[in-house]
Amino acid sequence: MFRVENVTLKRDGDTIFENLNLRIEEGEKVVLLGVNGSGKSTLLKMLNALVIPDSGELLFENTPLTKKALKDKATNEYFRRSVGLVFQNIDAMLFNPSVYDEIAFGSRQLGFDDIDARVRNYADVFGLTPYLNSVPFKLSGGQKQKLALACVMSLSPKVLLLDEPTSALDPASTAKFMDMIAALNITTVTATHNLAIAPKLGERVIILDEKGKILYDGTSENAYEIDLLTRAGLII
Ligand SMILES: Nc1ncnc2c1ncn2[C@@H]1O[C@H](COP(=O)(O)OP(=O)(O)OP(=O)(O)O)[C@@H](O)[C@H]1O
Repeated sequence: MFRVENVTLKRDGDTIFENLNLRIEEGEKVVLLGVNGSGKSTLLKMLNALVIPDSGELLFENTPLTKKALKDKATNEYFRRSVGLVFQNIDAMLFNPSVYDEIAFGSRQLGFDDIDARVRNYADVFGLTPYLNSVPFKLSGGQKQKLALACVMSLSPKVLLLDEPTSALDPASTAKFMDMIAALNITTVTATHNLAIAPKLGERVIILDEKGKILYDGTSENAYEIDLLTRAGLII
């Protein structure tokens, strides 16, 4: 589904990734771990084609995600419809006058014909029905996170890229969200620091070291060993 081939990415003169190689197959549930600054958010943004590599190749379903390819309307629309990213900084995602409009925004952009049903369904799933007429920026941190998830999930993407999706959720909402992810029959890549929930978010674990190199890529079974997590700087 995704192929990252020999990708090098620099930002402001700093090398974030050097010769990064990675494949993500359809249906995989991937957990992305790494200390602050290891490159998790940047990798998710790259998979969402918001950040384009300086060199190497990034492909989605065999289509190279280059600026040129994404200028093609059909390619861009197909990609945007297929891949959804929930940002770590939720406020950057919310700009509509009401919760209803916020959830409806993407569906309107993509020209879906069942917009109202999508909005009401996902508002219900995330407990946002009472707030449909509220202004998004007045919601609590956790409610904003639920709204961001509702916005992206209402587009029925093939791939969900999630950056710390439960950081503001209360324990019950976190548990409900994890069950939802587990039940979804789509590809997910979830970046988290939360080692308590990580094992439930995916069978495949990728751990980045502090320099953005892949320290571990394998099954969940062997990912949470103390020695490995210590080397990754995730525990002391
Ligand atoms: N817009 C940007 N311009 C320049 N450098 C950036 C930018 N965004 C991130 N970086 C740098 O890229 C590196 C990786 O950052 P990134 O946010 O991807 O890490 P992260 O693993 O998601 O961290 P955290 O766990 O704190 O969210 C850091 O060194 C950061 O300073």
